[in-house]
Amino acid sequence: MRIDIVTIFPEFFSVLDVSLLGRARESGLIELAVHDLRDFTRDRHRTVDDTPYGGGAGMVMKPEPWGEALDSILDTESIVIFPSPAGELFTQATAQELASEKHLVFGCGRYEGIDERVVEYAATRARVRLMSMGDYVLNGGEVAAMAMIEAVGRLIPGVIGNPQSLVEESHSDGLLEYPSYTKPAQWRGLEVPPVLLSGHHGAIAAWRREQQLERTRRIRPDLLD
Ligand SMILES: CC(C)N1CCN(Cc2ccc(Cn3ccc4ccc(-c5n[nH]c(N)c5C#N)cc43)cc2)CC1
Repeated sequence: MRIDIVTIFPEFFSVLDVSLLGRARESGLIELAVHDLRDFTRDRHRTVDDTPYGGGAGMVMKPEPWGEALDSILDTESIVIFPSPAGELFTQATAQELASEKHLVFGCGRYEGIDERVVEYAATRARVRLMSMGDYVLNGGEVAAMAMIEAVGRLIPGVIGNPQSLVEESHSDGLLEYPSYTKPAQWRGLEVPPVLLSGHHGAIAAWRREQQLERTRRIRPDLLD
């Protein structure tokens, strides 16, 4: 998979050089490039924003640099993802979908957002999706893009050492995950549930499933609708 990111804060993504995704890049499983939107400006101040037509607070990102940047990146197999408060909710199912794509392009806006014509233009060149992390307000798209890249990247075969850990994780079966424990068996007066020490795999599996259901009912009943 190839991932391209367009942002005015390219240094934000330097963390992607380390950890799992860093190793996935070294092994060639993921090819990633970060592009500074200001490199696609034509004025000496490298301007990327201007006041909104129709008035209103804040600034809007100008379309010209975005058009130049996208023209240098897009191909027929690209899907462009614009993080946006107005986007569809990004979920584990979305991550699963995107993990099978060949080329993801993340357009990270700032200020009050990107001129809408950029989304319209991108849609003439590639598939486009606006994605939201949830009903709260961020200052830009970079945090959202980072979260999506991690959620998608870890699903690519070979990126996670033990693929079995992808099978049982939260939301993969629509439920929250069961609680986990490790040594020591007693810690500060707190015990590990005895069933987990029983070696009875059937009872352990049943207990874990019940824990998932109980947690989901209690914390995220919406997942059971
Ligand atoms: C009336 C008029 C002046 N108001 C103009 C601001 N509107 C909302 C507004 C508020 C802040 C931002 C800052 N921002 C810039 C790019 C950008 C990308 C993603 C997100 C983002 N926020 N929350 C998420 N889950 C996100 C995701 N994914 C936020 C972004 C962009 C847009 C509300 C209306």
